[in-house]
Amino acid sequence: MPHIAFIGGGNMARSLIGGLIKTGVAGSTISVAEPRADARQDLGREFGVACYAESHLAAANADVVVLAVKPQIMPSLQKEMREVLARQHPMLISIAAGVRLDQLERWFGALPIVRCMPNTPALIGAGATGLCANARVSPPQRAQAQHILAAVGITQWIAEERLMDTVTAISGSGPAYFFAIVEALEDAAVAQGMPRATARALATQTCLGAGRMLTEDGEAPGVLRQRVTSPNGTTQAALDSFAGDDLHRIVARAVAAATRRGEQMAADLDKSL
Ligand SMILES: NC(=O)C1=CN([C@@H]2O[C@H](COP(=O)(O)OP(=O)(O)OC[C@H]3O[C@@H](n4cnc5c(N)ncnc54)[C@H](OP(=O)(O)O)[C@@H]3O)[C@@H](O)[C@H]2O)C=CC1
Ligand SMILES: O=C(O)[C@@H]1CCC=N1
Repeated sequence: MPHIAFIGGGNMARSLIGGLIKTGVAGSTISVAEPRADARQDLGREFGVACYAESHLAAANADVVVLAVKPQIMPSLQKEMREVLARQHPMLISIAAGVRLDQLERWFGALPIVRCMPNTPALIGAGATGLCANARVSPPQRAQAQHILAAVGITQWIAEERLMDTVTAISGSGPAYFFAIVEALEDAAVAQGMPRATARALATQTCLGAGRMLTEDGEAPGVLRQRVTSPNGTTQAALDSFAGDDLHRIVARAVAAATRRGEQMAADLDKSL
């Protein structure tokens, strides 16, 4: 069993650890570095993992080190981690938005590194992760990285690293877009006089139903959309309204903004050093 160390025990680390434990990985093969004592206690109690206040202690025996801290924290880890990483030579897996493979190599050394982008539905095993590896990652290590992320959902390898910022803009941030649409549907129904609880139940279940049809039916979204759309019916009226407001352009602009923000976060890290 490979030993996996998580640096940062926040939301995303917790969901990955939970997913791994559910797939049968023993808690004794996982260690976590987390500054907050209450979070360390919770993680230890819930998953039986060893928790440390210092990153180098968590990584001491690790074959795989998952960097699960905020992007802005990442460079500050190098001082504490460099020595243990040089000794252990683990595979690094970074889940930080924006942070590029060349930056990770600069901070942490010439290691096998996988940059990936999961999303919060990982918490319920319904995540979507894009992964991208540097040339030092061997085929067994690629499989190992994929296995870790597949514990919480689907995985897709991304050949061109620049597209990792697109992954972030589509699936990393994407859950928030669907939550925003449900909020908007709810508000629209309330504005027409529907009780909020009813509106939320209807909008939420519709989101779930549409998502399940997308994943289980195997049809393209356009085909599923057409099946709802009776000629000259209610759906057509709503879709015409969306088209009038140029929904595709609105979505493309939002995705471009998120992509640019990922690139900018990495550029800011370059400047801060
Ligand atoms: N949230 C999301 O939807 C997604 C997030 N990501 C990426 O995942 C990463 C983590 O995000 P998320 O889990 O949401 O963030 P959290 O803030 O929940 O988790 C980060 C954790 O790291 C801890 N931490 C801070 N400094 C250190 C340190 N020096 N050593 C060890 N741990 C430290 C923080 O402690 P403290 O709170 O005390 O500072 C916190 O518990 C980010 O890089 C983000 O870009 C990727 C995909 C989706
Ligand atoms: O908003 C963010 O920056 C992070 C990355 C993807 C989801 N949340």
